[in-house]
Amino acid sequence: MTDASADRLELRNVTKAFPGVLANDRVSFRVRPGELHALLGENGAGKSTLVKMIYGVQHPDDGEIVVDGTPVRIASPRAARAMGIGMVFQHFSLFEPMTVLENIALGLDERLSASALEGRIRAVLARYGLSLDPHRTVSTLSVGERQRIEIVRALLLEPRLLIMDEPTSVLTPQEVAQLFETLRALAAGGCSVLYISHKLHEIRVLCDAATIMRGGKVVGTCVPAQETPRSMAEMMIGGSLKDVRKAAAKGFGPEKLVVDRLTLAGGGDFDVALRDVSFSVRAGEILGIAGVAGNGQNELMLALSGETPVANAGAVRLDGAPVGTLPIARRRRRGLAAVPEERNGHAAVPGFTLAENAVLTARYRKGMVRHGVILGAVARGYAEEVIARFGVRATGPQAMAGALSGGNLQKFIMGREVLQVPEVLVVSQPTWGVDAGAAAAIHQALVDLAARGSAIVVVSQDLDELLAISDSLAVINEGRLSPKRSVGEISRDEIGLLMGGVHGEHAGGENAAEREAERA
Ligand SMILES: Nc1ncnc2c1ncn2[C@@H]1O[C@H](COP(=O)(O)OP(=O)(O)OP(=O)(O)O)[C@@H](O)[C@H]1O
Repeated sequence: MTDASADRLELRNVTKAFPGVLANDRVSFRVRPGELHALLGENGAGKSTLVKMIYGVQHPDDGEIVVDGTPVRIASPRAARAMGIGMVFQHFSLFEPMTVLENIALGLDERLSASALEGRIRAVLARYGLSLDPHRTVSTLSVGERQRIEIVRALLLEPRLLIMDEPTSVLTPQEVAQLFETLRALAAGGCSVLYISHKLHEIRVLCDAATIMRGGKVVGTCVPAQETPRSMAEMMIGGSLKDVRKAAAKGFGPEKLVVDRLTLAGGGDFDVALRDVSFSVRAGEILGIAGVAGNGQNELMLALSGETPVANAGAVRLDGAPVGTLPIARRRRRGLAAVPEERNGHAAVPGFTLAENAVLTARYRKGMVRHGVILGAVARGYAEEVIARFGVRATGPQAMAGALSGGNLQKFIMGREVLQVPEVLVVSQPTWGVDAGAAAAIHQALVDLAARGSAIVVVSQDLDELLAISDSLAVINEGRLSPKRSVGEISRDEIGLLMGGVHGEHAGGENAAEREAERA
């Protein structure tokens, strides 16, 4: 029996410990039916652990979870779904070669014929105004469409509580708007949403209520509409948020990184190739590359880092030397460090310790190898330094990367590269999943690194981030890069137009002049 007047969810003193960490310490709060409820907190505050217990992935050591007025034991995700609790994870579990329909069928608890399932999927899509073709193969879909599969999978259960863990970090602004419409429609129908995000401006417009956690405890609640992103960030960190300090205007040094007419053919039907991308970054300069995800950023990152070397060596030049055909390790030895967007498997190996992850990219610059042998003590020492200087919450250099909270792993990866003081640093989404306090610290570290003479390229979807730290900006759209402009000279509106692919007179700049010259 459900009690109609009850809260949809109530947590009573829920506690959960991992070796060496009290991840949730007597957590109590309530979520009303139809409420969009944000769970806020610094990296490692215990948010993911808490929602994993509500979804039956983990189990409390102590305390009570009450659903619709009834205390429950949630043995497994299947049991959670049977109680009307759905969850959309940050990382999708989809099989790329299979269709949308096949993927949804795999995750379903009940047996349904393909046609019955398709009918149910189409009904959900129509009800929430979502577009998704059940017969498309997953490998051809954008990130936003993939997330929609997970959402549809959860909605088919007609959930009464939907949990979302950082759902917008990989979405384009249009996809975010679409997601919010879906969530509002769900809430209007009585479904409660428990929403984890570090994007505080989004929380402000979406959520009715928020619970704030720090160090595993609930430290406050608020009504997001009555707060500012800054005030919420300050509640989370329990102190004041630091602004990025930039040194007084400085001249830049010589060109460190030059990309010269880099053109890449697209791999598949939907891959965006790079078309004639040219730019340069000088010592001391931070170049921000803005753009809606999926416009060639990944291809550019792979070509710059060396993860996919290019055919023309001269298309990427480091301190004047052609490096386009060199693989990652050889570019690193010449001083080019890169942080790819994908943490797991690309930037870090979850099953390795932090010390081992330090060896992966820092072994030469930090002297961790002698006569072909890895010096374990040096690696541990460096991992310890990264942990201390970047405020990584971890039990030590022997902690497994996979045991860190998402934001703490990101802090470790950024610290590992920045503290090597590379000649050139290329990073994608430097504050992905990182809380506001840590994001400010990462921004400051990048600005300080540039002040020491490194050349930095930052690829990000977050325009505020780029405007806060960059000296110059360029916009990538459909594989083309706009001419680079000084940050003081370009308006948000212009950037927005360039992101949408509008290349007017204004946006022409040097490249337009060059194209004219070529034509002549
Ligand atoms: N499987 C695990 N083994 C050991 N420690 C863990 C495990 N999962 C989480 N922890 C620890 O529990 C604490 C809380 O982590 P949790 O992932 O819940 O934080 P979070 O608030 O979701 O952080 P983020 O915003 O970075 O995702 C962290 O100190 C983390 O290292």
